[in-house]
Amino acid sequence: MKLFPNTVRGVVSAIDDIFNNNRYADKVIEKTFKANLKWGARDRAFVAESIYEMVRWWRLINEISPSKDLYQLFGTYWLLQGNKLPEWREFKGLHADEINNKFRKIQERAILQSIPDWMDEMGESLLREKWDKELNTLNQTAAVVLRVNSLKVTREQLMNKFAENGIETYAPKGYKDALVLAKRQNIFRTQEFKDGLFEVQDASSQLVATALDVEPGMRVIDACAGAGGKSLHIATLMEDKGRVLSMDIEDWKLKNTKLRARRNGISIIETRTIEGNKTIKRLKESADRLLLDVPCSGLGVLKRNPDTKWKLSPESIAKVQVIQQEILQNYSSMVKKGGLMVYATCSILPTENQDQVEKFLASEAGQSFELLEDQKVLAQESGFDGFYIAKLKRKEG
Ligand SMILES: C[S@@+](CC[C@H](N)C(=O)[O-])C[C@H]1O[C@@H](n2cnc3c(N)ncnc32)[C@H](O)[C@@H]1O
Repeated sequence: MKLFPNTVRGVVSAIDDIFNNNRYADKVIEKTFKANLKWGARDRAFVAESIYEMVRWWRLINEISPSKDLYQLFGTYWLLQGNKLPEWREFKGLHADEINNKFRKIQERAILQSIPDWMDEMGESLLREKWDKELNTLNQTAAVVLRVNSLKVTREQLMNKFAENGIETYAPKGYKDALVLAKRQNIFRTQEFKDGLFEVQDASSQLVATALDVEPGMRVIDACAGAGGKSLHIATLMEDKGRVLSMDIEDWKLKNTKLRARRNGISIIETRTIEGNKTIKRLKESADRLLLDVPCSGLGVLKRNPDTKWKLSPESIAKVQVIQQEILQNYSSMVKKGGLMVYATCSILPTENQDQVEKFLASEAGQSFELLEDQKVLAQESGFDGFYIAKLKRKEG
């Protein structure tokens, strides 16, 4: 593949922004595209993929590159992918055989898999024999998965519409409404997206709303709704009948939920910003179903967000665990007696998952709950993101 100076410059300055200004990769990519409106689909694909892959392999690339110059780091990445470099002054001193020799000599897993040492140690101690393969899987590129909006279209109809426009998809087994793109491409520009026929949502994430066992007419609370991915799915499963209350502490995220609901043809979603415990107390025993899709480390979705590797720390994980338990303790009061509560994370760490549920069940607030079942979804087993989903019932008495 031929390299072009303007797109390589785009990649290099984005990497600078991500690592030196501590920005999120997806936001930087968005900004880079806006600043380069003349780029075609292939240019954009090259830039986005190179940025994500350089972020994913950042530690490994830095270990092998002869210098910390950003062009040299790009060149090292490019050679490691098995490509050839053009004779540009910026790539002087980079030779494929030397780079590959250095790569072959590396033995340490944390460097080879390009993660911080503390993360490798934590993963090994918590996931034991499953860690090695999980880490390997989490370093692969994520598939683009869609959730078909069954309020507007069937999976087969959407597949056919896409096929007519040359977009090939397949339906993964075991996920009723999921479609996977055969080739990564920007589908946000399609008419089907504008018409609200689908949302982009990983297949594992689609298991969360399903676990709530909702029915039309119910009152459901999604207490950490964010931009509403799961709320939309819940409302769809309820056939847009009943009520979904989408809450979050971040008002701006809920605004996004409203926009998406409109596009999806959903009318039953109401949003409410959480302003301390009084918001929660007012909703005591009001929900047939409660979703706690809590903030987490995001270690199950490293494929999608490789920059998480460099933004997390043991301290930030410990902090988020405190919030998770607080949410369980305080928010569980919103479920009616006999109702269901789902606790979910996009993490693979037991400390954020089953340990939190156990701790809750052993506490006073947890006495009125029982665990019905939980799913520990590992990326290596599912082929999609890593997730945890626990289904709890509030006892009748
Ligand atoms: C995993 S994300 C939710 C993703 C969302 N459910 C979706 O499907 O798109 C967790 C959310 O919890 C919110 N959050 C953090 N602390 C919270 C708290 N104490 N109460 C409620 N929401 C909180 C964050 O703002 C974030 O939007």
